[in-house]
Amino acid sequence: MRIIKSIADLRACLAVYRRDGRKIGLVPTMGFLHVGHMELVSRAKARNDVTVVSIFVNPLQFGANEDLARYPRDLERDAALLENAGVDFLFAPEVTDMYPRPMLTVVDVPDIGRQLEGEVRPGHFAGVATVVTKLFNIVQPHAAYFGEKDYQQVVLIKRMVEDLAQPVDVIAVPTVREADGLACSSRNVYLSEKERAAAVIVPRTLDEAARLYAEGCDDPAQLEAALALFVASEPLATAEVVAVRHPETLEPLTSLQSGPALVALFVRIGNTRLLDNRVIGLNPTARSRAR
Ligand SMILES: Nc1ncnc2c1ncn2[C@@H]1O[C@H](COP(=O)(O)OP(=O)(O)OP(=O)(O)O)[C@@H](O)[C@H]1O
Ligand SMILES: CC(C)(CO)[C@@H](O)C(=O)[O-]
Ligand code: BAL
Repeated sequence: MRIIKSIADLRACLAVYRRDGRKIGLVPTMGFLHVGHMELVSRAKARNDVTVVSIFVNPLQFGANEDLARYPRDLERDAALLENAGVDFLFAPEVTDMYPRPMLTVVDVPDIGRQLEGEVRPGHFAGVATVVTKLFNIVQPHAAYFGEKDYQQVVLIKRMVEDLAQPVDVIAVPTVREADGLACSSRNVYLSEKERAAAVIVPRTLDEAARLYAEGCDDPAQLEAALALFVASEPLATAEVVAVRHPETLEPLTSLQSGPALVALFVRIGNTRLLDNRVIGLNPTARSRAR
């Protein structure tokens, strides 16, 4: 595996493969890798001739009072994991390599990026769309792999790629979880032992959503209220977003009878924000039998 910091070097390396008609897969990350990231890597490896993983903690997507400075980093360990997994290129630029001058150009998908997590993190998704576009321009991958844990991010990137005719297949990969159901996440490392135990409220709330739906709950507002109460049953948890939305447009729903619905959660445990989601209503027949 080659570790590359400069945009020009990476372009020069990849040009050879592109000329030979090889398929290039990209896995964009912020590093401090866990099994969720490695699942994206193995999907990329299975479907492409060359795999590029990027590790870049992108300042553009962090608000002024967020955790940019203390975001966990361990490039040496990450590089060893990726080398072991058979990755071809690790692109790990410095901020000055990615942004040698202040960025005057912004890519934004406001109708998708200003709701849900975007309400709690203003500007976050413009930072994501901008850096992902820049990574796509640098790597020019045939396919790029993103986790469904960040469901809104996947919806936004798919729409950006469609709107701007970016020639990349966006592949969504199901969420990888710990044994108790908590979604693997780099930020889990912030949790104290007590907070880690409390964090199980997040996947349990998604189970509760599925249960209430199966029992016949048809009203999205009622479901949101019940789930917010469920989160509040854990004293260390504060629900910042509990939303039931259309799984493709993220628009609010008036009924759960019209098709599948996304349940999106953004929950704070102490000072740590955890994100999770589930699409419910994929099997409405089972539900009508239960009613
Ligand atoms: N548990 C997971 N299962 C599948 N994909 C994941 C998982 N966690 C993260 N990813 C995906 O890995 C990619 C890189 O994510 P990132 O480096 O931000 O990791 P993260 O664990 O989501 O970090 P954070 O804790 O900061 O949210 C994203 O596409 C993200 O959706
Ligand atoms: C896609 C991404 C690498 C862009 O910085 C980031 O938002 C992430 O890790 O999900
Ligand atoms: N996984 C999303 C990146 C972020 O929280 O900034």
